[in-house]
Amino acid sequence: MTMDGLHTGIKTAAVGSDIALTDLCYAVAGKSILSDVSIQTNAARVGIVGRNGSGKSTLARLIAGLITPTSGTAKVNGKDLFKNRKAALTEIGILFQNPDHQIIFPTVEEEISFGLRQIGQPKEEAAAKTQETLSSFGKAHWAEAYINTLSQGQKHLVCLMAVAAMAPKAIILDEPFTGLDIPTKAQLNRYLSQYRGSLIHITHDPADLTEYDYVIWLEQGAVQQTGHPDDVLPAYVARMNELGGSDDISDLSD
Ligand SMILES: Nc1ncnc2c1ncn2[C@@H]1O[C@H](COP(=O)(O)OP(=O)(O)OP(=O)(O)O)[C@@H](O)[C@H]1O
Repeated sequence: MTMDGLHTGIKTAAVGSDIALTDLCYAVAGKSILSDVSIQTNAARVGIVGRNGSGKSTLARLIAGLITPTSGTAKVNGKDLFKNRKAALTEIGILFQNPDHQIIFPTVEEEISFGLRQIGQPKEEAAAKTQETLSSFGKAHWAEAYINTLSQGQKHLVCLMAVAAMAPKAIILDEPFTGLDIPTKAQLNRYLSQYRGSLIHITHDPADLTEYDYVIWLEQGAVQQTGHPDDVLPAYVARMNELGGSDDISDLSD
């Protein structure tokens, strides 16, 4: 067992964060991007599905407190993370689609240590925690590796280790597996499935969410359906297949 919320082998029950979104609206320059989103869940595994541009990333950024709603409220474990950035660091970590947009340091150990320094760990403690995290993933030999020598899948794992080291109560995954080959995706999924905090996973692939507890389906900035994957995913897939037979890709927005 390790201290960073991930452990090898046996799965234990994950603890969900309490996510409370009330009448959430978000607009940019008068254009509505999300409207009247109200969701309450403490599920440990939350999926978010929806078409391109339906507002999934915006919803994730609102939950993480990276942006603030135009109206309504977004709270995680009772906290407004936009107003409380210090709490946000320990409440939620994010893995983005492109690790190159996330990684800032040249080596693996520097990248992992940085997040730990951000949450206030002294240099030596952060260095020790970095080594411990690398070892818990079986990657102690990666410490001094230069990020620019790593594959895309390996860079994703660096981001995951950096987030896991900080042991946030929840991790938001914003389509982190796009462009990865099947074994790499399966290996990253295996690490993630062992995370003992919440996962909030944005994906276009319903197969990613079959083991999840709760799914949010967004359509044009509004909630289309929420609930158990067994109920939401078949309806979502049926609708996506229906739309696949149409030609709305031709439509241009105003
Ligand atoms: N800061 C912004 N300024 C202008 N438009 C924005 C801004 N942020 C988001 N949008 C628009 O809001 C809509 C929803 O974007 P968002 O990235 O949340 O969708 P998404 O469901 O994550 O899409 P995708 O699956 O393609 O990643 C899009 O039309 C996007 O162009």
